[in-house]
Amino acid sequence: MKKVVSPVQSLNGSIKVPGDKSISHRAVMFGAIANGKTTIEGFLPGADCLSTISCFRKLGVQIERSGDEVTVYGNGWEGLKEPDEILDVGNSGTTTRLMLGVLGTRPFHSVVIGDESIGKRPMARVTDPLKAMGAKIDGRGEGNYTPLAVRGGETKGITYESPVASAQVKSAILLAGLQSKGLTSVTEPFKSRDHTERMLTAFGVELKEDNTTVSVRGLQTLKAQHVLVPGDISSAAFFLVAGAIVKNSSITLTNVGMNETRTGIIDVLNRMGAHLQINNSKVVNEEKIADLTISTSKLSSIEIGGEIIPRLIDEIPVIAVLATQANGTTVIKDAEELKVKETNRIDTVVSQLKKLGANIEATEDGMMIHGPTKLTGGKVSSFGDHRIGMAMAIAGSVASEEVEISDVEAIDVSYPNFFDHLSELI
Ligand SMILES: O=C(O)C1=C[C@@H](OP(=O)(O)O)[C@@H](O)[C@H](O)C1
Ligand SMILES: C=C(OP(=O)(O)O)C(=O)O
Repeated sequence: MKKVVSPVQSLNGSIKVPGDKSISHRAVMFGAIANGKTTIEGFLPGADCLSTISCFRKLGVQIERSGDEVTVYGNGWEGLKEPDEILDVGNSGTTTRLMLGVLGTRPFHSVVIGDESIGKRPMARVTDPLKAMGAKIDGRGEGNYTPLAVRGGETKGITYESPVASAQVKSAILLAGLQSKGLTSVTEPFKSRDHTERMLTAFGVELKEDNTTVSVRGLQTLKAQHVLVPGDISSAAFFLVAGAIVKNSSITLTNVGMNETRTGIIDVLNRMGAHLQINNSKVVNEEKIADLTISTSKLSSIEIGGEIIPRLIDEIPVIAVLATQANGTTVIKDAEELKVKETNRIDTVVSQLKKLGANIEATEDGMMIHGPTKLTGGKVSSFGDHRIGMAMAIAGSVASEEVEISDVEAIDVSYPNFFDHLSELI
């Protein structure tokens, strides 16, 4: 499907961004392995989280959904049954990796597949440590790519030093650790998002955190909970950038998750000189939330690298759009992980923004953007990557002419009503 985005005169109004994708996945999965009835409010009905629901239904868990309200009837770890069907994760890396952590300890056979993009994403980062714990996993490239066949079983704890700062790796190992004998601990180079740690604690699990190491003792059970999902800061990011770069604009985003492991985009906006206000801060369900108001800003370039990268990894496509409107050269480095997302996001961001006249170049571990540039119209593609599609739409709103974006249906993965929200602000 194609969509044409026309240049806009201003963007004004208030939006309640959809539920957090990371938290929605975890609420379903943890509810599925917990004992009792877990209720989820503010669930993200995006394609990725629906894949998680569908996989856990195939694993024998009763899950009911009505819009953004979900009820999961968990029967503990033993409630998971050998699936009759293949578990299809669609486009979702989070579903794949976290579910592998669960399947790795279950004494049955299952097969995990996904779409073409998932088939190219590295899974050895979780299958290797899970195999070291005792799970049997095979797949293309010695268990690196889907389709993956899993036979879980008796696993033992592991002390694992992850080469990447990845919440998916950390979460998969911790989930397997919960069902293994002994202690499991994961250390990562920088702290990645900690929703798993927070939500497991809320579900009654005891875990220990020390800097970038998290440890759990095995054979723990989870107690069903009520989960209130905050708005996704990664979705809010598109409108935060839009509000800062479109002239005569002021946008309020309500109920945005402000977990510090996710707020790299806020730090970037502040450092670049954006007019950003944070109001009504509170804590709900172990997670911080706030309302954000952003208005048209004069921006300066910055360097982005190191520990902040995992705190804004999914926002880099739209940060690149932001940087095209900032004065000077913005350097994004230490972001090799972008190469193994839904697309190689260094390539797709650079090639598509170049089509709109951006002065941008790829580097080994990121990109450099020279601004400010008046973006032009043109034809671009999402390449099936939701975040590329939305970043292009925001670029289109400050371009001098129409931008035609192909493959926009990919946006349903994380933000099904994205274009409705954009229209509401015009
Ligand atoms: O755990 C999660 O919910 C996620 C972790 C990140 O991936 P990595 O763990 O691969 O860094 C992020 O890019 C993804 O969108 C969601
Ligand atoms: C990388 C992403 O998600 P996942 O890894 O779950 O596919 C994303 O949402 O940008």
